[in-house]
Amino acid sequence: MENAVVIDELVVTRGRRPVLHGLSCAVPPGSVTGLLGPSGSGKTTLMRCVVGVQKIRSGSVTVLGRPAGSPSLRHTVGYVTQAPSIYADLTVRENARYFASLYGVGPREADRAIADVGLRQAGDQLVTTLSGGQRARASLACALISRPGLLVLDEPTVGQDPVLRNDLWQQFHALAEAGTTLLVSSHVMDEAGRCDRLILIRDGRIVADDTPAAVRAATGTDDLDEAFLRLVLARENQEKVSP
Ligand SMILES: Nc1ncnc2c1ncn2[C@@H]1O[C@H](COP(=O)(O)OP(=O)(O)OP(=O)(O)O)[C@@H](O)[C@H]1O
Repeated sequence: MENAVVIDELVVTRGRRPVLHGLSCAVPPGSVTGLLGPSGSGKTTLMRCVVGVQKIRSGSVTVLGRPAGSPSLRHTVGYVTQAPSIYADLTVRENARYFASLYGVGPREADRAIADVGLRQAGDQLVTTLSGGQRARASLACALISRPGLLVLDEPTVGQDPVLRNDLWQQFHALAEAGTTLLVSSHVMDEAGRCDRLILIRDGRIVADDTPAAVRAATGTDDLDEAFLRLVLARENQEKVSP
């Protein structure tokens, strides 16, 4: 099956500084791909390229067979940014129903999405009164309403308690099993093991693009944090030998 996202030799500059340096990778369909790397490594920039809101210098980003940002992808690609992008002066349910009406679906879909993210009890609460983690989940609910083919989630589990994080990861896998492709960023390596596939980046360059099992095997450790470190050190040593 064709990859859902194909990124080829992507170069991006932000504020005149190179941020992504000729990066190539792919996201297989119907799976959860983790985009992991330290803060400032370029995860958000890469996701912005995938959803088509980032100006690129060179290279290409193809999403579901079309250039990223194509108008025909608008209803097929869901994007949840780090900052919650819902209306603070509306309740959770009002937000969800508003987005449902924009997508041309009924209130039932809105209520389903609220329940899916565990916010049924908070449906009548104003967004301003929600905790940070609840706001993030309310944003996720709104992105789920249109049942997108590709869901791009920027650090969706930040600020969530361990039980909820677990629930969210279970939900990501349930969505993938139902055919959705998920690209999920995190800077917490202990989430890497929950992904079907990993794209590890550092300083705008790919460190690894493989399954967690293959990354473990290649680095000789079960600890993915340690594996990341070993891959980075191996690359630095290689650069010293052949700069
Ligand atoms: N609007 C901007 N103008 C200039 N530089 C930017 C801008 N946004 C991001 N950058 C720079 O681009 C680089 C990559 O940032 P990006 O937000 O993609 O990283 P990230 O891996 O998502 O980080 P985090 O995990 O902290 O969200 C950083 O060095 C950042 O300072």
